[in-house]
Amino acid sequence: MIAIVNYGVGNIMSLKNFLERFDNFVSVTDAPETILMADLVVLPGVGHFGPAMRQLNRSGLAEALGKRHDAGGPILGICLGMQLMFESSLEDPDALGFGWFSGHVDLFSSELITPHMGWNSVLWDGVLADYYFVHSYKVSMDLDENAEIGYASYGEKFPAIIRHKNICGVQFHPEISSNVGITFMKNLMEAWQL
Ligand SMILES: NC(=O)CC[C@H](N)C(=O)O
Repeated sequence: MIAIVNYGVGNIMSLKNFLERFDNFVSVTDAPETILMADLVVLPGVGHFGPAMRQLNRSGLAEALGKRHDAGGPILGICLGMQLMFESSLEDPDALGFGWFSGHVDLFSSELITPHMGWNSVLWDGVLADYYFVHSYKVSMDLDENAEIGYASYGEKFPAIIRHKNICGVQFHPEISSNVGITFMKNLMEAWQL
């Protein structure tokens, strides 16, 4: 069973349709017990850091996600979901993220317009492929992170995929990245033996 965390953000129905390619039972849930027992938990994107973290904390979902992380349960964060895996974000400096990866979420420093919206290339699993992005903030990591990182470039290089054991964050939207998104998700499920 795949659980999509329902925390008041996200393009949840399109994500559910996408994930149903990989598992017959995809639950959109705000139940902490479901977060703990799912085979895979997905933190969806499309939202803002502060309100998302406040809702996760209010609902008890942040605590359940922390327990799942500590127990090594697979978690995929998409766009905002990836950003929440870090310590904080300029989008709401008063909010604390999960801190599962060392680093912060910042604005792009280049003069390019934001949001960064459209197809962009990422080298991952030895393959250079185009994924679809829609975001104005990007993660800045402490490079001592012993994680696998795939970078994209938009005026500057930034982490587009980060994976360490059973925690993976993607800045793009696999659910709207056509066949490349499907292949990415298929490979991740295989790597996690789901
Ligand atoms: N699509 C999203 O989840 C956007 C996340 C965040 N608000 C950003 O602009 O980077």
